[in-house]
Amino acid sequence: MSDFTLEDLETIVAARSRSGDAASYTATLMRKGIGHTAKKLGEEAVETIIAATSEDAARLTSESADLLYHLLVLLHLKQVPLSAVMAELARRTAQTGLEEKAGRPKQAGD
Ligand SMILES: N=c1c2ncn([C@@H]3O[C@H](COP(=O)(O)OP(=O)(O)OP(=O)(O)O)[C@@H](O)[C@H]3O)c2ncn1[C@@H]1O[C@H](COP(=O)(O)O)[C@@H](O)[C@H]1O
Repeated sequence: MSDFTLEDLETIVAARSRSGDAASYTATLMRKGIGHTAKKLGEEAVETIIAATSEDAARLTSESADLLYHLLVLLHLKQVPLSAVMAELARRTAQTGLEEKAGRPKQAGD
């Protein structure tokens, strides 16, 4: 079992995004911006769904890793620290998922 954490990956993403290294995929996403990275995140989400519904556990593991990496890059681009997301998840542990949903502000389309 690895002790590598999402916080470790967030640190790598921050360093590689600053590197400007032509060989860095992270730096490429930074250059292409929020719209492109958000689209990639959506593609990885779809690939994760396909893996979950019609492929094996190894594919689901791989696609989930792609999904989490792209989410961290998008959060970095939007200057939202992973700690803010973790704090939100921690806040939600005080209630059930359905209670949390009932307390959300109404969104268009709800
Ligand atoms: N965890 C990841 C990671 N997961 C997925 N990917 C990349 O995400 C891409 C997703 O796959 P696709 O098939 O959609 O990619 P693609 O076809 O090359 O992309 P497009 O041309 O369609 O944009 C691949 O290029 C993967 O290599 C990642 N790239 C980087 N990391 C981490 O970030 C670190 C720094 O990477 P660089 O910034 O590349 O140095 C690495 O050491 C890793 O720790």
